[in-house]
Amino acid sequence: MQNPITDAEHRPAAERGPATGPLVRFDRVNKSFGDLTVLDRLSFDVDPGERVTLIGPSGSGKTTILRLLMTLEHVTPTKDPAAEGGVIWVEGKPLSHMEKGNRLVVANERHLRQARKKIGMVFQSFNLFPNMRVLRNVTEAQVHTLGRSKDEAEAKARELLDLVGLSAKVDNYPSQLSGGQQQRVAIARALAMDPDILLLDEVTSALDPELVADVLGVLRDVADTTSITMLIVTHEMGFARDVSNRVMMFDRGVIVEEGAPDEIFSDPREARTQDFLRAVLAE
Ligand SMILES: Nc1ncnc2c1ncn2[C@@H]1O[C@H](COP(=O)(O)OP(=O)(O)OP(=O)(O)O)[C@@H](O)[C@H]1O
Repeated sequence: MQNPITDAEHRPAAERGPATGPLVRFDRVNKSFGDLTVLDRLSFDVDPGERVTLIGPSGSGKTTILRLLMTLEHVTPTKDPAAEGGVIWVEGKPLSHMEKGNRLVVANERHLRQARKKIGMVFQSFNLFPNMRVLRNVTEAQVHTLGRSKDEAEAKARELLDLVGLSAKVDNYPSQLSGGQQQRVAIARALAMDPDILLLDEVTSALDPELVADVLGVLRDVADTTSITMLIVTHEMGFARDVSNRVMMFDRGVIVEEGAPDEIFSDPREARTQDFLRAVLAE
């Protein structure tokens, strides 16, 4: 495997990156909003097929990590012109690079579109198109973004709506569905794009408690029956324990500790993790 960090010395940033290797690499990434430092030289890799859960107190930067991957946000250049890194890689390609004089250059729109196509995201708020029936909510982006035929997109949508238990609702509008059903449509919509990576951001936190289990059940099925890579932000620790193979505990934009779910949930080493888990479990 090429080493993107040492390669950085020798080749233009846009050409750097491992040909094979991690699906996602955060290499010493900074993110600030004004004076607020949200991510502080953050580095981690996610390999293909991994299920990684991000936990940590409110404001620790978890959603920001997902939004950076979706290119809804961009990294913040470091103030030190000699500092290296500060780059997010998706499948070995950087989403941005630094030019001399500390100027951040975001990858061109075609490249970002390619990167976004590899990633599906399900949000806390379901974000369905209210004026489209369920079936069309799941076919629309397949046709417009992936260029699939209407028939092909519909076949895929029906298959996925069946998987999430909503075959009977294809002709309904989102407003005619419960929150849990809407979220299951959103999951089907994300999967319809055949993403390599699925980002889940507190997908059950807007739901009434009795609807949470259905949505988590669907996601458990997805985890069991596919090899899709997942980055999960959740307060549902039972779900995190069952589904993920790595848990990263964040606080103030750095990883406090990480490990297998059993290690982190049963035997956390760091006081900040212990305090966080105690608080979440008491909720
Ligand atoms: N667009 C923005 N402008 C200004 N500040 C922002 C913006 N987005 C996020 N922040 C701030 O960045 C910090 C990290 O936010 P983020 O949503 O990543 O945290 P989080 O760990 O996901 O928290 P939570 O568990 O509450 O969702 C917070 O203090 C938040 O207020």
